[in-house]
Amino acid sequence: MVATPVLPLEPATPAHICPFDQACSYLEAAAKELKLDAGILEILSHPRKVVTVSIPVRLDNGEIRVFAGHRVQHSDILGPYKGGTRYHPDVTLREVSALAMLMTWKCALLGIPYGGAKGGIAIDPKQYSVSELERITRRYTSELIKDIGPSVDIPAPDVGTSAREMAWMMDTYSMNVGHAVPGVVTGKPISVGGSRGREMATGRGTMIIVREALADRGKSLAGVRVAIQGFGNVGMAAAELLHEAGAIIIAVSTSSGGIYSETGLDIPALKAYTAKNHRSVLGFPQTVPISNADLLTLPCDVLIPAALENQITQENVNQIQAHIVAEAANGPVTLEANQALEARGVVVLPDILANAGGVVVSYLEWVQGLSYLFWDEERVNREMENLMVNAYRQVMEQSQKRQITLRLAAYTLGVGRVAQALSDRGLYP
Ligand SMILES: NC(=O)C1=CN([C@@H]2O[C@H](COP(=O)(O)OP(=O)(O)OC[C@H]3O[C@@H](n4cnc5c(N)ncnc54)[C@H](O)[C@@H]3O)[C@@H](O)[C@H]2O)C=CC1
Ligand SMILES: O=C(O)CCC(=O)C(=O)O
Repeated sequence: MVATPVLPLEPATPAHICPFDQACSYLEAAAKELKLDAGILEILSHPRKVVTVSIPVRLDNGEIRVFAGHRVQHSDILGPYKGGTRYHPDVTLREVSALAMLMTWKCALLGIPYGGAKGGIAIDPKQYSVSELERITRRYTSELIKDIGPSVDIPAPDVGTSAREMAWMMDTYSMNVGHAVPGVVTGKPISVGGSRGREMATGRGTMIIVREALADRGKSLAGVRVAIQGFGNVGMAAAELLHEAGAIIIAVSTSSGGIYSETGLDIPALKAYTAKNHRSVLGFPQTVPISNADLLTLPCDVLIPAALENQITQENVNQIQAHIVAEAANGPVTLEANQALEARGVVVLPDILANAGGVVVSYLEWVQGLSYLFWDEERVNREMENLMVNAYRQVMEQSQKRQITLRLAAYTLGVGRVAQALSDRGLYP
């Protein structure tokens, strides 16, 4: 299904797999399974608010450049809008709209009291100095000042951003309103009210979901062979925690290419190496280089795409050899590829479950901030683990009860809860 164009979306090019159209197709499948009222489906197919801003910034060389920034607020039926902020050259309004919709279902599935949003700036952050990035982030935040807030919309990190950008956003928002407002963003540094455990949270959540899926098949993480695409915040944390649990990480990659080791990578040593090597994994001793495309088709037990959308497509799906695909990234498997994997019996652990650890700990950070109480890491991890395992079990039960795929099961749970709340609150007049 393609939603009627209420949104000022740029046209989708036929060659491009449009993430927003894909997100709408998943929503429609869930609505069909749930026999949702057509009016509810129509409401949920559109973001509630779309903000696009110009970000004029003076670069270090004196030149003025204007960047395009977006914030899409899909739904606040269950609570304040919530979702990350992406800095990447391919950011478009369609992509941000799709990611905002995913956030709505993800928060509902996990049972945390948020709606869904996402933001982004079309920029390659690697091309700019730290002070340029700070000016860009501060101007973007100022432009959004009326649209965000601790009970309105709470940004967090995503691709190309981290705790550093969240601290700048928090500071800019606070300067504008005249007092410190730590709750306006999550994923902040601990020094300004961040939570212990947030940095590792998305990767930890992925590890937990993979562990549970293996346990259901009578296996443990020990000795399982894993390939991970993307070695940023999420991929690196997942690699570290899986390695700690005894899994053998045979390959990882970044945008500059990947590395392979038949006997498994020493992840702590690799982490230290990338910190000194401009985040690239290339050249790590006793490994062979591997392309991002080849990494995806390696023989392995678990494949974890942890980079960007549309990595497993109709073109490469028949070469995928993993038995489990855990979507640490948002939307890494296209609609057609997902159908092909499921038809072959490959277990696809869907993004709105497999990468929910990040927003869960964002929620715990927000709760700690609002109550002025800060927990130790063990407590944060324990609370997160409970929410993740609980959601995993609900998805499994739903899948068995309705005889549907894990993705459709996760969607029916998330969409169903939002639809129920929408109808209980009363449909828009
Ligand atoms: N940061 C978070 O807490 C959360 C992130 N996610 C999702 O996880 C994914 C990764 O996000 P982060 O790790 O935060 O981003 P990041 O910016 O920290 O890392 C991204 C990684 O992907 C690599 N990469 C970029 N393009 C690539 C390509 N074409 N092929 C292979 N690798 C490529 C980069 O080099 C980098 O290693 C995204 O889909 C994001 O939406 C989902 C939930 C929460
Ligand atoms: O931590 C958050 O609030 C959002 C994380 C995010 O952007 C995501 O789950 O895709």
